[in-house]
Amino acid sequence: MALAGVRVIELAGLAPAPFCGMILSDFGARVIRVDRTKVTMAMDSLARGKQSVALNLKSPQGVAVLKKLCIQSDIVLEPYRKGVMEKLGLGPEELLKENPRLIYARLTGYGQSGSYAKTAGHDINYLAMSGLLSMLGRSSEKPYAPLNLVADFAGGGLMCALGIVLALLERSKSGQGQIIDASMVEGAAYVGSFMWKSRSLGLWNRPRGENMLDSGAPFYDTYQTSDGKHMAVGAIEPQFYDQLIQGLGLDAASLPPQMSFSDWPELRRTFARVFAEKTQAEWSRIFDGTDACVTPVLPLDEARSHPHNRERGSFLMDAQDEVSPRPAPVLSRTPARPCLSRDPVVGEHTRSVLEEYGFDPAHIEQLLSAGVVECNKAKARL
Ligand SMILES: C[C@H](CCC[C@H](C)C(=O)SCCNC(=O)CCNC(=O)[C@H](O)C(C)(C)COP(=O)(O)OP(=O)(O)OC[C@H]1O[C@@H](n2cnc3c(N)ncnc32)[C@H](O)[C@@H]1OP(=O)(O)O)[C@H]1CC[C@H]2[C@@H]3[C@H](O)C[C@@H]4C[C@H](O)CC[C@]4(C)[C@H]3C[C@H](O)[C@]12C
Repeated sequence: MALAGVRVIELAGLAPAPFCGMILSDFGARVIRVDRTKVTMAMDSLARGKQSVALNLKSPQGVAVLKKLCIQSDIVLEPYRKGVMEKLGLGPEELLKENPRLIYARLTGYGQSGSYAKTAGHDINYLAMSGLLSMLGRSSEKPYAPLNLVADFAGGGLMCALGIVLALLERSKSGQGQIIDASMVEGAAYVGSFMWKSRSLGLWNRPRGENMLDSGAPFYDTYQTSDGKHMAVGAIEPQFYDQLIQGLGLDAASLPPQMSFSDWPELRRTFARVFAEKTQAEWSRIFDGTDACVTPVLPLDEARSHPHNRERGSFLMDAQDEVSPRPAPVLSRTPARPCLSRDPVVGEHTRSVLEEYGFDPAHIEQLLSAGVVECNKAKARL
């Protein structure tokens, strides 16, 4: 796999850093998640392929253990508020001094500088600060955050993984590590580059929800079907729009022109009325195999079982019978081989990892009895 041999220390976080760690793990990196001690339940649902070490960083010995793990690794991924790692004596300066090849990835909301750097926040705040949230939502409604996809995952975890891979590539030439300042505000804004750079084309001149790609256009929207489900319509180009009209059984000559903004409300009413006449399955049969750019809006389970996704094996099932997307993209020679066994229990690999990183058995026993580290076993499933 592409990242085979790369060792990652991931400090346990909420959502973006776990996703970043899972991407690295899916593509072959060895990811050790450092959890707190005395945790009753793991919060990380993105733990595929990771190992867990439970370590109390509120003790100087715990800090020393983490330092030893970090300086023998390729990557440290930390998701804390600015200054937390420095306060522990584990800032990038200290660690890079001991391991100049280390890639030190800092995944935060607001980045390592600026007046918001130490402020708490979540996806919706970062999305708001990126400018993008102001563009998301239906006409005459308030801005609407699309789950926590854009800042946490696209602009956060994924962008940080890109930074790490770029730093690894650069290190293969220079032999040097570096610090990655991954701000979710900036990552989200960067994901939104098209919105910024296409403003001159007039694509976003109208109020929110009234533009071509923000559900303003009747040919780029969803419609309810007679069974209460929905179809997604993305028929932008004229040749595809013609196929949409044909599939809907409408007479093009009696409709207003596709790009007549003032006629969009009327056209939307017409499409809505027609879509409401048939079930989702009926519309799918009509549009399947055409270029009308009309697809069913699938719930997660149906997405998994849709013939196209089944044919490609787009989803996988793990040993816990949990279904999730397979890693993307698919590399022809060195594809990801995601781990299918169960997720780690917090502290499950403490002993084996410490042994591997050069701690002798007596030292491990001492750390255990002092409560600095914790070893836990998976409970048998009844
Ligand atoms: C799924 C839910 C998560 C939703 C994601 C949400 C929408 C997001 O947007 S995530 C993005 C959040 N932002 C960032 O990550 C930006 C960078 N980070 C930060 O800004 C901050 O870390 C922070 C704001 C996110 C949190 O601030 P906080 O003050 O808490 O922490 P920090 O200042 O960073 O400092 C960390 C301190 O911790 C110390 N530390 C660290 N490691 C250790 C260690 N090993 N040992 C000892 N101490 C340690 C460190 O030293 C710092 O200490 P100091 O402060 O003294 O310096 C989920 C959200 C809630 C979840 C549910 C909930 O938890 C209850 C259940 C729990 C159960 O286990 C599982 C089920 C739950 C229902 C759970 C379910 C989900 O996971 C949630 C709903």
